[in-house]
Amino acid sequence: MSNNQNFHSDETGKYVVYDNTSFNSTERDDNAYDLQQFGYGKNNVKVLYVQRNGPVHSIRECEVDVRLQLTSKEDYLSGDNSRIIATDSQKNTVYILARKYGIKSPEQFALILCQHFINVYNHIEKVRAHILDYPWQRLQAGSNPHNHAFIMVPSVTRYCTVTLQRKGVPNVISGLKDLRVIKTTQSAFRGFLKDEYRTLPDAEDRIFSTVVDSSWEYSEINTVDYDRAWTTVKDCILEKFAGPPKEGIYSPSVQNTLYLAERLILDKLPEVENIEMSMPNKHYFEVNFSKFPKWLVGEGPNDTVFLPVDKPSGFIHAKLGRAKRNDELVKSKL
Ligand SMILES: O=c1[nH]c(=O)c2[nH]c(=O)[nH]c2[nH]1
Repeated sequence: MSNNQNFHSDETGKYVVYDNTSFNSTERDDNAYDLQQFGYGKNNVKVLYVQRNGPVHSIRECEVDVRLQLTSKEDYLSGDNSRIIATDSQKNTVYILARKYGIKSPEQFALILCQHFINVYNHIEKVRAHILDYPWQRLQAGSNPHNHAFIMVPSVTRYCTVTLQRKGVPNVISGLKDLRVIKTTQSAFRGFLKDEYRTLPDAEDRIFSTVVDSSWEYSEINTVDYDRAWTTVKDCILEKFAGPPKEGIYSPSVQNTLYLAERLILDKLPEVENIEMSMPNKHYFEVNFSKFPKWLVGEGPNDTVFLPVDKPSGFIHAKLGRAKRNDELVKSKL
């Protein structure tokens, strides 16, 4: 049966699924099983959008993952394909919507995609669009921004995930990952639990290096400047990690630095409801030169040569939300 027989387009442009009663499912005993999670889509749909304002061009290159969950499970249970929106069609949808609406930000484009699928197909229950943003930056020619040339600056990766359930409101999560940083002082770790398992000495002054992954959820999505919010989050993390350029900022532990960064972000961005962050502790240990003769290794200080030990690494994670105010608590108890 061809697609044309299964679907027709009504005057609003909506596609409606024909009833497919001829499909035989009597041989199955589906009651013995419970399909608990299902969904399908296209991953890594790469798209470059070029916006041309006369001679000044802007670009956005993205990788889009689309995931659909239909209202029925028949495609899985009986092999009835009549409702399947082919992953190839989903890929085409990404290109068509990029052409029609442009890609202003990953979040806005993900919202457009999700709304499109829910509006056009009555038999979709839930859509998720995950978008990775390529870190292109406008090339600077001396102090002049170039009209149409860009350079990739992959110091951090931006992503977002938008989920929309039929009859629901979109859930927008933005994120950054692969933000690798290191500092060579203003970090200590001392006073931690002492027992028979402990061998690590107190560190008064150590190297602190991590690869930050953070994602945050918006409580309000219509008036958000997503680009500004993303840059604010990145700047807050770097501010609490590095501090001012001359003196830096003291970190008593990764846990505390992570928490302070999350707090600053909630203070600066009222539209963010909660923020999650992980900071793996990438260890650098001093090389022990004590077994070598002095004439061989010299008299220099010991804290100049370190051994990077990427595995195992500590893993520090926390999610910070907003506490309910007293009056809200009273209201919720009534
Ligand atoms: O900042 C740290 N937090 C820890 O929990 C921990 N554990 C450890 O061995 N080193 C560190 N450093």
